[in-house]
Amino acid sequence: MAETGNGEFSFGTTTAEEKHKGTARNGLTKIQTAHGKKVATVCHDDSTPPVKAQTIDQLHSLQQKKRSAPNTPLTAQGSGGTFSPLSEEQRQKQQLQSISASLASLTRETGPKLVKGDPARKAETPKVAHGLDHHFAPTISVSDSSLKFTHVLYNLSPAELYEQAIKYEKGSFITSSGALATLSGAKTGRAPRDKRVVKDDATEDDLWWGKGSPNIEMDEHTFMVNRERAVDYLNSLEKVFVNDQFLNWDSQNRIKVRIVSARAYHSLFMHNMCIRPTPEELEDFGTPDFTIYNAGQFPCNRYTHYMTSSTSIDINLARREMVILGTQYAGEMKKGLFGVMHYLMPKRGILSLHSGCNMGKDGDVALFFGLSGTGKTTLSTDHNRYLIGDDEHCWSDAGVSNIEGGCYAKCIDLSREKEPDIWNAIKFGTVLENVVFEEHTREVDYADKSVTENTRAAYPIEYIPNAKIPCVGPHPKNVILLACDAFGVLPPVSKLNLAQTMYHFISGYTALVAGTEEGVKEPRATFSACFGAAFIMLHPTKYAAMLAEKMQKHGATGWLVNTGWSGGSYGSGSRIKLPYTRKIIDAIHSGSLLNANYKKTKVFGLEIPTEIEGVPSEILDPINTWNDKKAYEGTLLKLAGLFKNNFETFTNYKIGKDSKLTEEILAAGPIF
Ligand SMILES: Nc1ncnc2c1ncn2[C@@H]1O[C@H](COP(=O)(O)OP(=O)(O)O)[C@@H](O)[C@H]1O
Ligand SMILES: C=C(OP(=O)(O)O)C(=O)O
Ligand SMILES: [Ca+2]
Ligand SMILES: [Mn+2]
Repeated sequence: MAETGNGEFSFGTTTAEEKHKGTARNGLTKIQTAHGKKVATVCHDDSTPPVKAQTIDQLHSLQQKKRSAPNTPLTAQGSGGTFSPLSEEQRQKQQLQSISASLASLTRETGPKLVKGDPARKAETPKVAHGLDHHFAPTISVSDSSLKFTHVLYNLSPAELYEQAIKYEKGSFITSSGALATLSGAKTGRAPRDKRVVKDDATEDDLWWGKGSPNIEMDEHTFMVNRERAVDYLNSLEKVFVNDQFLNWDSQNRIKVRIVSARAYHSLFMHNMCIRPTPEELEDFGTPDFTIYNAGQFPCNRYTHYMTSSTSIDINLARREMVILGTQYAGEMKKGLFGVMHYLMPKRGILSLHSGCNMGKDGDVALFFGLSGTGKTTLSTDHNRYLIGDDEHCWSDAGVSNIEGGCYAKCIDLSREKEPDIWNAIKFGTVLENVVFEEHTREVDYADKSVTENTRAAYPIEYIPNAKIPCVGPHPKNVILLACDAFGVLPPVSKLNLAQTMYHFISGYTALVAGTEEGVKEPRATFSACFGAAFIMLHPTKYAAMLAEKMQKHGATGWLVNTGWSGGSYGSGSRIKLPYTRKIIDAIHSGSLLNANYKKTKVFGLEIPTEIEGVPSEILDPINTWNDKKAYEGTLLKLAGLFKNNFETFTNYKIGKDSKLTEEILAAGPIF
C-alpha cells in the first residue's frame, strides 16, 4: 500500500502486463477492484454503512438507550393526594431517601451514603442522597463505614441480574434452556428450627405459642441486635440489591414489600416470586409495608440470646421487618412473607391458605392443600385449566387471590413428558437452584441429586401458558387435601363431609420417605396443622373455623387425595402413577365424581368411589392392591393410632361459634 499525494491510501499500481495476467508482482492472485471505476480510496470490511461513532467508547455508549423519564405525574409524599409532578431527579432522591431509611442503623434515622447504580460502571455520575447522613450522623464515633458509599441496585431487570450473578457470584451459570443456575450454599432447604418471632404485648395474646407451634419466641432487643448485624453487614458491602414489589393479587388487600439483599440470585428469585410492579406503580411505591433484610451469607452471633445455631430468621410484626442471617436458601424469604400474610390477612377476615389453586373454563375453582412434596405445584399446573397459583392464596368475601407472582417447582426427576408446562417454564429469567448440569453443553440432569434432592425452579407465573392474570378467581367449588401416604393405606381418593374435611385439615398429614440413605426406610408420618404449621401464626383452629365457614357458605366439597403409595408401604408398593392421580383430579373438577357410587372404608370411615374413568377400579380400595392383607390391616391401624395421638392436642379447643361442629370434627377421625 502506498500513500497517494492527497494523503489517502490506495493499492500499489501494477504494470499493464501484470494486470493482464491477473497476478500481482509476487505471483499471488491480484485483488480485483471494480473495472472502469476509480479505485476505492477507503477499505471497508463489508457493504454496510460505517457506525456513527468516532471512538470505541462512543460506540459502546450507543448500544444502551437511556430509559426515558417517567411521564406519569407523581404525588409528593404527604401532599394529601394532590398531584405535584416531580422531576426525575426529585423522584430518584425520594427513592434513595426511602432506601436510606431502610438501611439506617439503630443509631441513626437515615442510612449510609447511597449511590444508585452498578459500582463497576465508573462513568455513571453518582446520584448521592445529599445531606442524608450528616443530618443524623452520630457526633461521637464516626466510623469509616460512614465515609463510604453503598451502591443500590434497585429493581434490576432479569437480564441485569443475570450479568450481576455471572460476574460476581460463584456458581452462577446459564443453562442450555436459558435459565440461571445458582447455588444456595450450605443450606438447601428451610430451617424452621431457626425461625424466631418477637413476642411483645400484642403478639403474646394474638399468636400461637408453645407445643406444636412454629413460633419460637425472641425478645425485641435480640431482634434489634440481629437487625443491626444484618444492616451493618449489608452496609459494609460495595452494593446491595433492593426489590420493591407487591404481595396479593387482590388489589384491596395488596401489601408492599421491600427486599434488601446482597445477591443477584436473591433479587431475581424475589423478582420472580413476588408481584412485579409496573413502572407507574413503582413511581408511587412510597414506604413499604414490610421489609426483609437478607444478610444470608453472614451468620448470626451465637452468643446472642435465643440463638441456637449460626442461622436465624427473625420476624418482628410490630416493626414489620424480617431479618435473615446464616442461610442463603431463597425459599426462606417467600415462606417468611407467607407467615406474615398468615398474621395480617385473618385480621381482615381473609383466610390465608397453603394451597395451589386453579380454575376450569367454566370458572370452577379448586384449592389443593398439602405439605411439601404432596403435589400442589404439580397438580395445580394443569394444561386443561387456568393456573391461579401454586402455593400461597387468600380466600376473602370476593373469592380467591394468589399472594405471589411466581411458582417454585421442585425439579428432581422432572420430565418433559410428565410435566411439560413446568419443563417449558425453565427458560431465560428462571432461577434454577442447586441443579447439576453438564459442564460444556449446560444441559441440566434433573435426576442428579449430588447437591440436594430439593432442586428448584422459580419462574414468573406468566411462564405457564394458561396462567390466569390477574391471579384471582371466584369462590372455590372443590377443596382437595393432598397427602403423600408412604404407608400406602389411604385410598387414592375419598369424598369428605365438612367435619372430615376439618379433621384432616387440622391434622395436616403426610408421610414422605425420610432421607436418601441406602436401604429401605420406614415412612415417617408428619402432621402439620392446616397443611402448613411452619407458616401459620395464629392457633390452627382459627384458620379451620374460617375454612369451615367459607366452605359451608359457598357449598364447596372436600376431597382427600393420596398421591403416595399403593400396593404396600414404601419399599414393597409403589407411588401412585401421576397420570392416574391426574384422572382422579379431572373427575373431581368435572363434577362426575360427585355422582359416582361410594362405599365406606373401615377405621378412617372414608367414602371411596367404586369407579373412575381412566383409573383401574381395583386400586381405588387400597386393600385390593396389598398381597399381604394382614400387613395392610396392621399398617392401617398403625396410621390410625398416629392420627389419634396427634389430634389429642386439639381436643380441648372449640372450632368456630358452634360447638356442634367441634363435636362432629372430633368424631370424624379414625374409629378403632
Ligand atoms: N401421583 C402423583 N401425584 C402428584 N405428584 C407426584 C405423583 N407421583 C410423583 N409425583 C411427584 O411428586 C412431586 C410433588 O411435588 P410438588 O408438586 O412440588 O409438591 P408441593 O408443591 O406440594 O410441594 C413432584 O416431583 C411430582 O412429579
Ligand atoms: C417452598 C416450599 O414450598 P413447597 O415445598 O410446598 O412447594 C417449602 O416448603 O420450602
Ligand atoms: Ca409449600
Ligand atoms: Mn410447591
